[in-house]
Amino acid sequence: MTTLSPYDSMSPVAQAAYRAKSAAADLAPLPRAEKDDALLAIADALEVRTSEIVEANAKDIAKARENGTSEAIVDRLTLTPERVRAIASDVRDVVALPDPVGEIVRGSTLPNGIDLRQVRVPLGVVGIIYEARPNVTVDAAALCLKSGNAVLLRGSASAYESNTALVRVIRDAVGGAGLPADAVQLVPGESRESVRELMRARGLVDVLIPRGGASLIQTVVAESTVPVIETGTGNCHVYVDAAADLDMAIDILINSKAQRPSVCNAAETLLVHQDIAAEFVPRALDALAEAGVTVHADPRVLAYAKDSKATVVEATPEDWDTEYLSYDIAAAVVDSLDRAVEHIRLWSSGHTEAIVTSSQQAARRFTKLVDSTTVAVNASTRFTDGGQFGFGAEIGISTQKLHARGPMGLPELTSTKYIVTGDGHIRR
Ligand SMILES: NC(=O)C1=CN([C@@H]2O[C@H](COP(=O)(O)OP(=O)(O)OC[C@H]3O[C@@H](n4cnc5c(N)ncnc54)[C@H](OP(=O)(O)O)[C@@H]3O)[C@@H](O)[C@H]2O)C=CC1
Ligand SMILES: N[C@@H](CCC(=O)OP(=O)(O)O)C(=O)O
Repeated sequence: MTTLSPYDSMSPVAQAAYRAKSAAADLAPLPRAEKDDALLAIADALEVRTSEIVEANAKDIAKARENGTSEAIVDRLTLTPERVRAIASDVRDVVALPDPVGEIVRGSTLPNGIDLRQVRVPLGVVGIIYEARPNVTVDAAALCLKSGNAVLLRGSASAYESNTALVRVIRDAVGGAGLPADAVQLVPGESRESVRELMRARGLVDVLIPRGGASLIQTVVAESTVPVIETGTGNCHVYVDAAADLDMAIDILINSKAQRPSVCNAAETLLVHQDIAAEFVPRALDALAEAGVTVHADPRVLAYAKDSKATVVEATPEDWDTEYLSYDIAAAVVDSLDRAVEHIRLWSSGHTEAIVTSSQQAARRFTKLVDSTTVAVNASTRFTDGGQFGFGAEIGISTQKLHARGPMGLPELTSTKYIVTGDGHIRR
């Protein structure tokens, strides 16, 4: 009589999770050097096999263009040899970072002589559902491997060819370095049924990280039986205070909005203190026009638009709530710093807000009152990024408060456990 193992009756996604769980158990005790060797092998393989990756990516791009995808999204999807080199370099940055596993977070000797240590351990199997941005495939794999986790990658169907090629290269390198290839797997299937399967894989997947728009996040938060770390949309603000250096404010505004408008840390709303509005708003409108940005203006900004070459349209209430991810920005004049904070508290998605000011008092008040993952003082919103923060990369930017907040790097991919060492101690 043949007996079926539970594995045989599992769905393909659950089978992948099952294999990942076994790979995670193998990865957890590995020393740093073995994980770093695998990461270096990945970086080298990405460079050696660039043409295979770029060719696969071209198929996704052709399909995206056929489907009428916007150029901003096509840009996010695009891999060039130069971008693949940059991705490989990001992997080497992760190699250079310390291994979080085994780090002693807390340690003491208790009055009874017991030695108590809290040490970092991998989470286990990490599932990530993410947008059509193939560099995330490599960032997530590198961060998970280095932190001793196995990863199940569910990228957008629109990046399927690119992700398939990237994961093939990564798995070959991981296997070649003597680590279990199943530590990195692309979730089988392009339909959203695979997302549902991941959400039901409680016990096999330790944590699910949805990285994308509001619909994805709401679906996963509402339906997942696997614990979730939410990332969030980026309705980010730049507030130009009464005490701002206006040249600096222009630079920060343009960089925050236009350096890469399709990413979540790009600015979507400009707020200007009324005391400098007459001088600043016309300059800001010109600079935004030069950068090709359309301004969705409140009546007070609109009043300065008459002689401007900027494209300015009247803002509707929806504009304050909109993450454009394009060359558009909402703009308003506010009476005070506190009104700016009120506006941000009402409309922000809690991702990143910036203040431009020369006043330490204003900077302190803004940083204290604004409740977002990142508050930038005299710096662009675009800095909210794992690479820019020195974390090597990020697996996502958590906009929730539990377990992790902000760009999630290596320590955020770990949990802890306590090691209790006695000398025959018993509890009385
Ligand atoms: N805070 C952060 O870390 C980040 C935030 N973002 C935010 O993500 C958004 C951009 O992402 P976008 O391109 O819109 O990506 P989407 O949210 O459309 O898609 C992301 C992934 O989720 C899947 N998906 C989307 N909706 C659902 C759903 N209802 N049920 C199941 N699966 C779903 C997609 O599958 P498929 O495409 O195959 O259908 C894809 O794999 C922006 O709002 C940006 O700010 C982006 C990256 C980082
Ligand atoms: N890592 C990003 C920020 C977060 C991100 O990935 O944003 P998105 O392009 O919306 O997926 C960056 O600034 O490059």
